[in-house]
Amino acid sequence: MFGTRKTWDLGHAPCLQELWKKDVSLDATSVDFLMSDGEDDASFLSLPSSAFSQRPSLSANETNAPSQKLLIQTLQDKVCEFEARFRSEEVARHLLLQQLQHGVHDKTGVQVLQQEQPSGVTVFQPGEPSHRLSCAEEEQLVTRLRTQVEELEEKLLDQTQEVERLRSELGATDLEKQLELLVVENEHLKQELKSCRSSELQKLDAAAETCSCSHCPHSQDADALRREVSRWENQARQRERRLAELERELLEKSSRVEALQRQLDEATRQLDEARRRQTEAEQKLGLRLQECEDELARQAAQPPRVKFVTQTVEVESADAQKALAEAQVKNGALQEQLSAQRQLLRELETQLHESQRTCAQLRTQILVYEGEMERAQGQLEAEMQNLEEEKNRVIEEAFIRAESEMKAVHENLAGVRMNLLSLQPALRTLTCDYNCLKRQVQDFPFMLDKAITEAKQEICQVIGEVSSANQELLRKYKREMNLRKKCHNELVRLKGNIRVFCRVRPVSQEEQDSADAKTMLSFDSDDDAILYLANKGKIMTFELDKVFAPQATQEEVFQEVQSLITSCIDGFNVCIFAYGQTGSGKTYTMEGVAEDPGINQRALRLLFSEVTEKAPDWDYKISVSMVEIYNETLRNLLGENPTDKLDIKMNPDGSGQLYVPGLTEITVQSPEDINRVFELGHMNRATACTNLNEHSSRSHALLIISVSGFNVTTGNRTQGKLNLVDLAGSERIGKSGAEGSRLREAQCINKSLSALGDVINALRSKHAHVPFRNSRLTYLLQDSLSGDSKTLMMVQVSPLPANMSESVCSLKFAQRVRSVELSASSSRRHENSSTSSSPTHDSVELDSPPVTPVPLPISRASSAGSTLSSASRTPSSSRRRSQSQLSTGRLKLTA
Ligand SMILES: Nc1ncnc2c1ncn2[C@@H]1O[C@H](COP(=O)(O)OP(=O)(O)OP(=O)(O)O)[C@@H](O)[C@H]1O
Repeated sequence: MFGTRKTWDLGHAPCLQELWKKDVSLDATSVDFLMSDGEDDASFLSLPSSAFSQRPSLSANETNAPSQKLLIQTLQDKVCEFEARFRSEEVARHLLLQQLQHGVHDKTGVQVLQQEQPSGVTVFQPGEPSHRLSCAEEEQLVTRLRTQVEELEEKLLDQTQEVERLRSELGATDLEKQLELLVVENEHLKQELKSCRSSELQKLDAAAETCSCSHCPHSQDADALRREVSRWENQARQRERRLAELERELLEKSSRVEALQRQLDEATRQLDEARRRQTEAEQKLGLRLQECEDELARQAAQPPRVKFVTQTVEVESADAQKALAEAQVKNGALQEQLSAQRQLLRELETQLHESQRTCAQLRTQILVYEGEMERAQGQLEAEMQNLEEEKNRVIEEAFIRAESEMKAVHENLAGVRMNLLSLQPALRTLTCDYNCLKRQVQDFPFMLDKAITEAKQEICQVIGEVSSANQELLRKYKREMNLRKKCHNELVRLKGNIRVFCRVRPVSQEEQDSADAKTMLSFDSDDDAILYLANKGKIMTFELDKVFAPQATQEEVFQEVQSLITSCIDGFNVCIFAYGQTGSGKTYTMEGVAEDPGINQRALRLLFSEVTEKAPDWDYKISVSMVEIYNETLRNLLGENPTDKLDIKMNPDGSGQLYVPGLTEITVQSPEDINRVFELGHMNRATACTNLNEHSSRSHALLIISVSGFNVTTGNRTQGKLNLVDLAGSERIGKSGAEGSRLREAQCINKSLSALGDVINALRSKHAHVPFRNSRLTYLLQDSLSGDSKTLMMVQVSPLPANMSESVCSLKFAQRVRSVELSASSSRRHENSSTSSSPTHDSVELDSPPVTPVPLPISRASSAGSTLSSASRTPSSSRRRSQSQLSTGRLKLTA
């Protein structure tokens, strides 16, 4: 870790080395006091080996500071201990000297002279007063030693100050100076960047204010530039953060370098101190050794003197001998002391060797430390160099980027300025337009109110004009309608109120297969009212109002009769008869089949359609009754009991109208109601007879439709009636040969058809009396046959040669009926209808919608598939058989 650190500038390194040299070359006198006590030198030098051996190298571990502190603490403790011992030894020595002085003065009077050694250490010289140490000398010696100690302390203080001074000098290294310069430079760059950014923002804001119009086409460019500037700002902030991180890292590294520097200084100082103390200890030990050797030499030279004194004393007196003995004892003590001194000397020598060895180790260690310091210094230098290069590179890159970004921003700003300059005229124009529009908007409510008022007036005026025009149009329309109706009435009067159509049924498949399938009828291709009939070698020509060929469809037939049907809405009474022999197709034409309905269903649907169209002005009610006339008996097919007989009576209100008490009238309002009514009628008709087909051929089926209307605008009312009659077969009863009930049926049929012919003949001849009461049929249809009523006789003809005589009879009847003219006016007609005539089949209304075929639930047409030639299976054949048996003669229809 330490090896990776950059070293700092080692300009101060020579100073340190010089300092060390100074410390090492301390004055030798400064350590004299340390050498004054040889016993403690060893202990002083016996520093704990752990203080050195456990001291790690700087490069190996940065935690050497505690070891150095421990070393310093140990050294300080040793110094204190040494001083304490020094003082105690000094006191002990002083006491010993005092004892010696007292002993010499009291017993022998021999003064032990104190000799001052060159080194300042006093030694005893027995027998020589000059060698004895005086108190003054001792005090002088102590004073001198103290002075030396003080001088040493002063020197130590000076050295400490010198070290502090050098350290302060080292504090301002080139690295730190460069760091400071970098920091200053960074601050300068930051301020420049900040000022540039603020100026750009001010310019952009000014540009934005200048181009504040939201509709300005260059506002988008300005926004884009703002976004670009914000992006550059973000990048600049990121680079600032990066620069701050680098600075922080640099500061951390600098602080670590400072810490290392302090550690190095501390280690250097401790090393110097240790070295200095080592040197002092060595010097002291050397001096001590020298003194000990000198003293030993002196003491070795003393015995002869003692012997001489002893001999002298022995001679002189016994006391002297005693003194001599004492001296000898003292001499022994001195000998012991000498041996002890010698022992001490040896120990000192041993300590000296040990100290020298320790000194050598310390020197070696110092050299190692120096090497480590140099290496660490080199590493620090390299690291600092790298850091500096990296910093310069980063700064340079940041500067280049900032320059390029600033350049781009300037270019964008120039573009924005150009845009702003070009936008100025547009902005002025927009401002003018805006002001103009603003004025218009302010004036708009007033203009709007005025326009609304004018529009209302115009609308009222137009509505009035349209209303008056509508009134005029309505008046003209009514006038035209009245004129049209008058024309139609005139036309109907000219053509007659009775129309006669003829429909020839087709030959069935079975009839075609038979031998007499040859048709005897032919048609005029140029005139649809002409029918040719080949009978007994002669061609008979019949002229009717309309002839339907076998291929005519139900729809085509209905198209011809629908105008007659709709006239009942206007208040006319209409009768449509299906006349013809059995099997000629009467039921097919009137009721039809389920998949192709006849006139009955189509008429009701047409009436629904018509009244629906007139619904806004007219309120219509359509009611239906179904009646059967069998053997001159009237039966209600929609009643609860169809076998009940009905009667025809005069209305008690005095109006002269006929009515049928108990006749069921069902109001229908939809095609679904029509289906239900027909279903009910057919069901009742079927339950009243054992053979429906046969029964239907012998009875008249009447569908009576009453249409009453009310004009909600004018209050006018209309009442019309549509009678759709499927007559019984018109065969000649004489030919049928019927008996019993069949004969009675034939007679009734003959009677009713004959009565119908008589009524029509009387109407045509304008007789005063019209025999309506001769049959139930004519009596029931009295209202619908008299007056301005309209009658259509659909004569059904079979094309087969076997039915040719019946066909001739039917066609002759039709041709006579066609010439009947009904009377003109009717007192029953309402006000509007009194001046108009109903449309006929010639005045077909083109806008009348076709009637949608609705299948019949139960229909006589279900027997349509039966063949007329199969006498044993069909009622027609049975009728023909009965006809052949009857000899009452042919049914006379005298028109
Ligand atoms: N125009 C037509 N097209 C196809 N088939 C027809 C046509 N007219 C009549 N028929 C068929 O002829 C047969 C006899 O017709 P229909 O029963 O209607 O005669 P009709 O005169 O009513 O007889 P009846 O007097 O016995 O009731 C039926 O099977 C019917 O389907």
